[in-house]
Amino acid sequence: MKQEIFAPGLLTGKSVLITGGGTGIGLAMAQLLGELGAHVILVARTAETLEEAVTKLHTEHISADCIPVNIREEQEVTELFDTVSAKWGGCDFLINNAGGQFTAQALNISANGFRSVVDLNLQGTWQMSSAFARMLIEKGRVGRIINIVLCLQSGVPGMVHAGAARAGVMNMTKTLAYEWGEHGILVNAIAPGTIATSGLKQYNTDQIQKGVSRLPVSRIGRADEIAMAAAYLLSPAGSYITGTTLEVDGGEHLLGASDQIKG
Ligand SMILES: CCC/C=C/C(=O)SCCNC(=O)CCNC(=O)[C@H](O)C(C)(C)COP(=O)([O-])OP(=O)([O-])OC[C@H]1O[C@@H](n2cnc3c(N)ncnc32)[C@H](O)[C@@H]1OP(=O)([O-])[O-]
Ligand SMILES: NC(=O)C1=CN([C@@H]2O[C@H](COP(=O)(O)OP(=O)(O)OC[C@H]3O[C@@H](n4cnc5c(N)ncnc54)[C@H](OP(=O)(O)O)[C@@H]3O)[C@@H](O)[C@H]2O)C=CC1
Repeated sequence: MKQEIFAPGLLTGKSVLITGGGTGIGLAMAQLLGELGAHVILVARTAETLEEAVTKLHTEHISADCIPVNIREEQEVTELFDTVSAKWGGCDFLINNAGGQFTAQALNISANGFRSVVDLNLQGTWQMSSAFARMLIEKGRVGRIINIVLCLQSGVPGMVHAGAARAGVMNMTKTLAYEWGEHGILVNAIAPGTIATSGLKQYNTDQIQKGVSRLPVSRIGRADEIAMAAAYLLSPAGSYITGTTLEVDGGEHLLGASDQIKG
């Protein structure tokens, strides 16, 4: 039997735009927030995946739509918010979940390789956040942003580009929380540990298992565990929280760099 953690209808009347919403953690968030009554708008590059996700959500009686967008393209991001404004009058919440990287030792990463990861994880998150905040302020509406980052306290061997980009997002989370507080916009981040999604397929399974066995909570995380953290931050329970990064990682942030994946 499915366990009910949050009050039914908790997010009724709210709408949430989720980047990378057609797969993995993004889809799990869409599912939970949608079940709680929110209208979910899924954004990613691959239209087919998005449409499949929306169809699945509709069968679960969740109000869902999708718009294909590459968050690395500023013009596409501007047009996205024009569409969201025109079709739905705006939205209340933004979850910057789209992101990722390839693993490689730092010496094997070219300038363009580094740039592509920073472009996705940092520049893309900035472009989405900026356009969302401008939309809210123009409409005189309040809202909340959640940035999905990465567990990086001890450095991220094999992912120097992603570690640097996500550290940038974590600092940006604090600055934007500070600057946009006066507009009623709360900005927080969630740092997932190792979470079982199809996104993990590109990583070495033995290394993942080894890393997971060293965790204080020695198992891999589930996408719905990240979704529950997001629901908490977007619910009335999160009304006085801004500028923080919530680690949902089984204690991974307590480990040293030598315990992590090396690429
Ligand atoms: C425990 C794990 C925790 C985290 C889990 C997750 O995040 S799960 C989520 C997982 N989900 C995701 O990660 C999904 C999102 N990820 C992505 O969309 C892509 O991985 C991307 C944005 C990083 C690159 O996209 P793009 O289309 O811009 O890429 P492009 O092909 O145009 O290449 C650009 C440059 O990168 C270079 N290069 C590429 N591979 C390697 C390599 N292995 N080695 C060295 N270099 C490499 C390539 O050579 C080129 O440089 P060059 O030759 O011109 O100097
Ligand atoms: N799984 C894990 O262990 C961890 C994951 N994370 C982060 O959580 C987030 C979700 O990861 P997860 O669900 O596991 O993996 P996925 O690979 O399923 O998620 C990545 C999503 O981002 C979308 N995306 C990628 N590039 C772009 C782009 N340029 N514009 C718009 N959308 C884009 C992808 O869709 P499409 O390709 O169609 O554009 C995809 O839906 C990522 O940011 C990831 O780095 C962080 C720590 C650990």
